[in-house]
Amino acid sequence: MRYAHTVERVRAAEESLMRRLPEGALMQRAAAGLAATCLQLLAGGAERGAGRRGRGSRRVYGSRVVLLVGSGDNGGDALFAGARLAARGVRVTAVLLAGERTHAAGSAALLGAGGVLTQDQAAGLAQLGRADLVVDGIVGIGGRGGLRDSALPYVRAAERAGVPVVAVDLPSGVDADTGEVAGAAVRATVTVTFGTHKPGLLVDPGAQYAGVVRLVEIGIEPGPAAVEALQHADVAGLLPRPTAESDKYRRGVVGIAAGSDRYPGAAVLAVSSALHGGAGAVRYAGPAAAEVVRAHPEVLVTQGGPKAAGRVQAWVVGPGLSDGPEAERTLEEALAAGVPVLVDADGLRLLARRGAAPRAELLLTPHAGEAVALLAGAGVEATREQVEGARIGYARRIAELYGCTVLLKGSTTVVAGPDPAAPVRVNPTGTPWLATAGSGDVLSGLAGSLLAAGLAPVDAGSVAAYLHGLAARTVGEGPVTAAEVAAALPAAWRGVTGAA
Ligand SMILES: NC(=O)C1=CN([C@@H]2O[C@H](COP(=O)(O)OP(=O)(O)OC[C@H]3O[C@@H](n4cnc5c(N)ncnc54)[C@H](OP(=O)(O)O)[C@@H]3O)[C@@H](O)[C@H]2O)[C@@H](O)CC1
Ligand SMILES: Nc1ncnc2c1ncn2[C@@H]1O[C@H](COP(=O)(O)OP(=O)(O)O)[C@@H](O)[C@H]1O
Ligand SMILES: [K+]
Repeated sequence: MRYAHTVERVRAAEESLMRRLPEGALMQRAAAGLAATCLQLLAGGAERGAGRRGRGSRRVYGSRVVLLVGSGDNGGDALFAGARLAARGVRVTAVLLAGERTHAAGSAALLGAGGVLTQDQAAGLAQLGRADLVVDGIVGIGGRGGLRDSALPYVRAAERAGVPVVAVDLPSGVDADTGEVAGAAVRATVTVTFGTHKPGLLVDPGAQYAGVVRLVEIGIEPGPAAVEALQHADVAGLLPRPTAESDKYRRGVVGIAAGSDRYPGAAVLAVSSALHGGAGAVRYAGPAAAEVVRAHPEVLVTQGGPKAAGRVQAWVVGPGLSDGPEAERTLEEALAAGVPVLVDADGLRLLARRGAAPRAELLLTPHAGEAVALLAGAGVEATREQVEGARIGYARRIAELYGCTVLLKGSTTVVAGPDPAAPVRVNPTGTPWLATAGSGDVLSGLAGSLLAAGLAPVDAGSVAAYLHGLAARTVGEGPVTAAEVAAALPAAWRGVTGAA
């Protein structure tokens, strides 16, 4: 598991550790890690530079690095790292954005190592035009709001230079706790973050600005995480594995109530993905029964609603369900079954119309537009853009309002459970190629299968999102169809369990 902690926790852990260490020790640890990444990039990147010391050293010596330095310790880190680079023969110029308020010891260290400080805008911009690498030490976890106007000309010049940008702790302008970007932010090639990940580095839009994130351990122990991201080993540990005693019922039977005369395809996709998602059997209830059996003869079908379908361990209700009394009845019957229920797509709009009532057994899987409808159903106004800009907060909010688990889809999928003290899971495997019609139906079928196999809603949702992203990548870097993603799920599954 990868963990991310709030600024509040990082600060508390830093204070507690600093009391036990000599002054400046933590900053030196941070600066050493930061300088190591800069040297690696100057030497030709992690892959190309490794093992070719001679050539790498020549590229480092005499190369030009510009530090963008703000008023706080984030700038201090940049200055101390700059001093380390200067000691290796790098020509380092620090552009001071905050004049006299710059970290004094850091400035002295850089000057002592042969670096240059400037407060002159024209000189700073000229240096950026010649730089081989730029370090963003404008602001770190002390930042509030987006980048200030005074920093913009430098950030734009760094972008124009087209050289690697290394963000110190997090890209300036990204909110550390939420990933929100109010206005402009630095676009980093690599972010070197200290002590723990920050939530804003793992969730869009912030994650899009962070580039590759490297964690430098500095010894802090920040306690409970605010955000966590599954890795292969975690997923392998959560995936159900049949044993000698298993039969199809014990492995879990998932019911799919999806599709309509208008949208039979959603039913076929959700069923296909449920079949590939590890359930012992799949039951289908709805008007697309004929299409479903034609595509998947192993499915038990009924033309009626969930009540007519027989026993299942979890229901998936909503994809392609359409609107109207029949759809409403379908949702009612699934909710009345007394088993975990995943509600998606049209089911979410129907649920929102009923208003929010706490139901711990629900897993809701909205995209931003459906999230807006759910919020409205609970009397909260928000726009799609607001939801997309502050994904963690809105997923938590809906989970709290509906007293259940919420998987908010999109560029970063996040899963929040009903317990506000528990960490939110963010999915690290997503790919924008998944933004294709029907891909959400595939996610629902898979998550439903996992629910039926007995996974808790937060695990079912986050494991499904993980495999869904991997499956799309397994198909290849390029366009994928939803049906291809469903078909690639077993390969993604094997990739995870085989690697663990
Ligand atoms: N915690 C740890 O374990 C360790 C932390 N370390 C490092 O310390 C960093 C945190 O340092 P920090 O506390 O000095 O805050 P920091 O981010 O430099 O900003 C401070 C000043 O910026 C200003 N400012 C605010 N918003 C702004 C904006 N949008 N745009 C521009 N300026 C803005 C604001 O001043 P203002 O101008 O508002 O008076 C504020 O006072 C952390 O990220 C890490 O790099 C490591 O050294 C080792 C271990
Ligand atoms: N930009 C993106 N990056 C990564 N994944 C995305 C992106 N946009 C959408 N997705 C994923 O694609 C799927 C789309 O689901 P959904 O919006 O329900 O589409 P549909 O209704 O067509 O099935 C979700 O899993 C979502 O997380
Ligand atoms: K920064």
